[in-house]
Amino acid sequence: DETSPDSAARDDAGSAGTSRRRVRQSVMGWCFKDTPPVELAKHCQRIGLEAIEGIGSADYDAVTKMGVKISLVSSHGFAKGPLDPENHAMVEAKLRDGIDLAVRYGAPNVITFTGMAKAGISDAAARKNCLAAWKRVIPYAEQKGIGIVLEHLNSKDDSHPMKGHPGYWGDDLHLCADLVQAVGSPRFQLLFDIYHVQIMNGDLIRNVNRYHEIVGHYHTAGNPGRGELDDSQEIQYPAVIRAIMNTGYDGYIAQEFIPTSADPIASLEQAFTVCDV
Ligand SMILES: O=C(O)C(=O)CO
Repeated sequence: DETSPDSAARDDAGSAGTSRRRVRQSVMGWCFKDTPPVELAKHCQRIGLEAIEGIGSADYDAVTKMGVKISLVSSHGFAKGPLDPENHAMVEAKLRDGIDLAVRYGAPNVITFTGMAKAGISDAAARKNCLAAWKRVIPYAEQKGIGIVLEHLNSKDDSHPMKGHPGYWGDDLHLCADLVQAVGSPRFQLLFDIYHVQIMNGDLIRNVNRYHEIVGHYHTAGNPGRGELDDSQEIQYPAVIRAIMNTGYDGYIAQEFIPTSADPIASLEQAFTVCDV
């Protein structure tokens, strides 16, 4: 309800920076790598995106001082994950460091991944290893009031290093949801990347409705190709975003497409408008 006292209060609360809108949008910095983070943050303010993510922590001060928020803190990356005990010390240290950064900059979540499947580690062992590492970090996340979100990725698109991740173990939405449920903490949730889910599981709105209670963050991109959210790609974003909002979701939806146009910022603005339902 756009006219509720709550939404009016939210609009007022944004006067120091980007005003808070019904759909709280963010942008992934790596997709706009030719635009320095501070410049990207200025575009966020002008367009109406509340937050930014996927930038180096060295830029967090400058960006947050402008009033643009950090929606998600990076950690260990998707290749080396907790499914392999050899990575546990690194993964747990990076998640703890990410939690500290999230506290310092007021970010709600830190990202995690399963890692790439590895010869000699069965599915059962991968599951057990992931859960062991995450369960050791979760008490710290709970104590600090920060969420950890597990990203599901597609393993099908092998055309480009960032359009798909062949070999990624957590490539099934239902498997990742099971992992989240097995960790069993409100501070451990799913990162529902609409693009990756469309490729691996599809049925987007049904899956949003099925899993919304355990989703802590959403990502976007056009499919196929991870490009703009324009009408040459197959996902009907306004309907999907409306379905997400109808679940009562109050977190961030981050634009994570790889711009193909000559004007990436115009592409960001177009994606923002499509999702600003
Ligand atoms: O491909 C993605 O969505 C990733 O976030 C990998 O970092």
